[in-house]
Amino acid sequence: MSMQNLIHESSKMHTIQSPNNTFNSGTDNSSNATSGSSTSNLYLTAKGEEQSITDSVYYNEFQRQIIPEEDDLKDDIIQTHMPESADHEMRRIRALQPNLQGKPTSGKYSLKDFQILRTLGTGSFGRVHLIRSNHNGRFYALKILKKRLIVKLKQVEHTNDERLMLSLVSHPFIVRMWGTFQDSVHLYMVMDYVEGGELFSLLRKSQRFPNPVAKFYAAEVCLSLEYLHSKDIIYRDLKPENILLDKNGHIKLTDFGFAKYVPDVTYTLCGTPDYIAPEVVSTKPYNKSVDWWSFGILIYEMLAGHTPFYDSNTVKTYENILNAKLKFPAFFHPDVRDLLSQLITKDLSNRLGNLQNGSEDVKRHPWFSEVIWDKLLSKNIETPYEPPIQQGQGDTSQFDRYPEEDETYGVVCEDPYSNLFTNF
Ligand SMILES: Nc1ncnc2c1ncn2[C@@H]1O[C@H](COP(=O)(O)OP(=O)(O)OP(=O)(O)O)[C@@H](O)[C@H]1O
Repeated sequence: MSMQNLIHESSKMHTIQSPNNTFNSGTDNSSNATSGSSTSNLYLTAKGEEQSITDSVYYNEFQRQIIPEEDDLKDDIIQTHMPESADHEMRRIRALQPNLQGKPTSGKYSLKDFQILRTLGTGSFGRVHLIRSNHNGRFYALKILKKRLIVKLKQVEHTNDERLMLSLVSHPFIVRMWGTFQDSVHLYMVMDYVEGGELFSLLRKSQRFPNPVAKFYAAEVCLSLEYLHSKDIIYRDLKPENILLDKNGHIKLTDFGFAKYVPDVTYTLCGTPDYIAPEVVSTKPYNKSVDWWSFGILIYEMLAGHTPFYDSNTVKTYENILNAKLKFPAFFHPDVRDLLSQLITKDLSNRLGNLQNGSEDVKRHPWFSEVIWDKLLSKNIETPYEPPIQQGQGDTSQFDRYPEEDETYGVVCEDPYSNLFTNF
């Protein structure tokens, strides 16, 4: 069976790091996605080139496993000791970077402000719903997380970081968070509704993207990484599942669950196995350069339809990341081979993006030669694919269907975790 088939036939998997640092995987068939519907033709007209991609390829959704790093807290102290609080973290960040001002996010909204509509996506700690504002009638996305699960899976600090990082960023290619709130059981994050669905779905429907199409998405991702790194934020979970498409087909990076303010180095293992850099696998100290490795894997996957080190066995994937030689399909252009060899390299002193000129080296690489970066940043360039949606209508046609949960939101009861998420 080809790797393509393996990817297409895999069922949905959720993996989280167990408390003793081993890698568990489980299969959850409850969230089976519906078959993909036909994709419109895909064009990149910026250079006058026109490319169409395979239409009407039916697929089973495959969600890769994620490996969250554990918070530095032991179970027995979690009830009594707060992790480094977001407040403290915010003060530390402001002291280091006075220009970085987080937007206040708490207390602005409550459940009464919205109608909760269908589920758009599910994650390890909850789900994301389409919602409609009772005030302006507009649609938003509401990420709802279960406090109990966050604590159980030792993700308290990450969750506070996610809120903090999203409150600090403002960029055309990054999802905007409007505010957060909480009740006794759940945390809520109000975000822009990004209507065009996941790049992941488009890629699986298309099998792979033509060179100019992959280049367009890669270039927008490159600008988002450049921005985050300029704020000393590492993203750490780059993959097509976390790249959404807006109504015009521009990207929006979402899911800041592993994003972290790291001015120097950090150590902990997290991410999605296929995308994790070797220095993370081998638990060495690492920095922003891990995002450039993942960036290389993303470009590879967009062009090939699969990642370079994939194996159904996660341990084997890690072995491949550490030891396997990077091989390219025959149809890869020499320029992209050259770029990927410089991104997907274990040698940190040679990894593009991690050198003296930072992201400039990536942007100046010949594979990106036709990209006019300023125009791209101002979205003054035609996108290769416009999602077929009715704008502003709460159209969810680009999202898979998920079984709705019988969960009650807004419950008032005793909250054993009230001291852990004070900034929500
Ligand atoms: N702003 C948004 N607009 C539209 N859909 C969204 C938005 N944010 C998230 N989604 C959908 O919900 C899915 C899950 O969101 P997200 O990845 O943030 O959750 P998560 O709990 O962190 O997931 P995971 O555990 O897989 O990391 C996304 O893949 C996407 O399909």
